[in-house]
Amino acid sequence: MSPKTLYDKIWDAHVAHEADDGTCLLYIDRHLVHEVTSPQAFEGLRMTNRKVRAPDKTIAVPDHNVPTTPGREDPKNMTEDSAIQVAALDKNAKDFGIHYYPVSDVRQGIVHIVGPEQGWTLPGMTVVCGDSHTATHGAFGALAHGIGTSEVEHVLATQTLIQKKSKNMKVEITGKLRPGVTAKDITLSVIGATGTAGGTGYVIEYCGEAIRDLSMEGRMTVCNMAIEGGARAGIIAPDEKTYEYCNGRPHAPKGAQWEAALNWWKTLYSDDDAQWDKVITLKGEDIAPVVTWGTSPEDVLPITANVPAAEDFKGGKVGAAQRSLDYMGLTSGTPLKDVEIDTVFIGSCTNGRIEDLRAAAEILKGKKVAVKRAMVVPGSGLVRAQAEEEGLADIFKEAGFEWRLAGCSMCLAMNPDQLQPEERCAATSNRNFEGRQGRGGRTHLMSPAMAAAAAITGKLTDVRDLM
Ligand SMILES: CC(C)[C@H](C(=O)O)[C@@H](O)C(=O)O
Ligand code: SF4
Repeated sequence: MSPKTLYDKIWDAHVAHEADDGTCLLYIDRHLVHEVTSPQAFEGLRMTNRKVRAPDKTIAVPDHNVPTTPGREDPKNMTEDSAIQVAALDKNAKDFGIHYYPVSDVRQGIVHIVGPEQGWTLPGMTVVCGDSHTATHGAFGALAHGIGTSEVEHVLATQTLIQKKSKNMKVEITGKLRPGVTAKDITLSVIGATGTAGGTGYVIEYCGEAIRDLSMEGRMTVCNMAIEGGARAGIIAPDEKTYEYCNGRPHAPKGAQWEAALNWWKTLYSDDDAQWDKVITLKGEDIAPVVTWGTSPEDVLPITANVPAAEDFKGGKVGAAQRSLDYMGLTSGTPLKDVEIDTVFIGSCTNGRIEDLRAAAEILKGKKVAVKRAMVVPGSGLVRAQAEEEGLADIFKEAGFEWRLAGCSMCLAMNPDQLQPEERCAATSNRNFEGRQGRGGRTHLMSPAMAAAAAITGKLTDVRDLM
């Protein structure tokens, strides 16, 4: 047998049909659904009198539009568009008999946090969702990626997806990370090195000692941003940490089925002599705590650097860099550590898990925020409950953070949590595009520990100075 990558193995195990031009029909194990990209897809089924093919493999949760303050069940607390989308999801979930976590359910949260938490996401699966950050689930050794609304309808109706195979890319992070450096710094540094198009046409497998050393939460943070590097998906081979995370989750297999699953999962790794179309290697020790300065996730610099000048860039990038600097209201040559921050947002499917809240709380303990507003938005109701039990919520509240209910929140401006024009935010989310967090808002991406450090000093801050 010819050697295969992990991606090849999962792909081959799911191909139901291959056409002469290489287009495949792929079987889908899990279909995650949220309120923004599904209403038309369900409407399509209704109009043609079709059912959901595999309701037991279809899981829905509202996350993007929901407010994160008490009373959010009341549609009056949402914009009309949001209220319509959430109501549509409520109705579609009921009418089509799929699994559903409404806002009133403690298990509700960001779809990419709920899937793994409930044991829906498992190694070796194909996982899709009408959402680009579906890449997150690749942390389990699943082939997971976003799809468009017409594909959502196709998967609902057939439990299959039409796909062409991507190429194989390996991103290896060797050695150990230095203190203060986290999974977020890895994933941002990779994008800084490869650019937002570096992964275009590829599925990226992340490997190497620094990746193996990460917790499942950290691995999800890494895979979450594969899409920001242009890749179709990110994936990490499952290991003992993966099995341990999955074991006992509500929808993970049990007993003999667990044993059978484990036997398959243990075959899920890239063979030694597998062929890679592209390889990138970074040394763990070379990765610093980083922040973004511009309006693309590739605009990454170590916190010890200065704001760049447009002339530092080449060719077509000069104009883009100038536009970014103007939008961000930054002057070239300013030390990043001197950039003052108005707001801190800790949350999102990149960094809204329990470990992220622990890392931020560790820095905040006994301190007070020096920014105008600071909010923590746990990624799910269960993360929130656990953080309360561990005393993290008290640390956040005593420091001056708002302690919110679960949702996408200020990651994107589709709900009431938004930046004002020119409001500058230290954010743990994954996109810093113009207007992403609100029209005219300015976003600096970083790790939860770095965001907590910025909250305390009121500036972009090197977390190592507070450790
Ligand atoms: C709204 C949704 C389609 C979108 C995505 O696909 O990623 C959102 O989750 C985002 O992060 O921009
Ligand atoms: S938290 Fe942000 S990135 Fe994640 S799904 Fe929601 S809007 Fe998209």
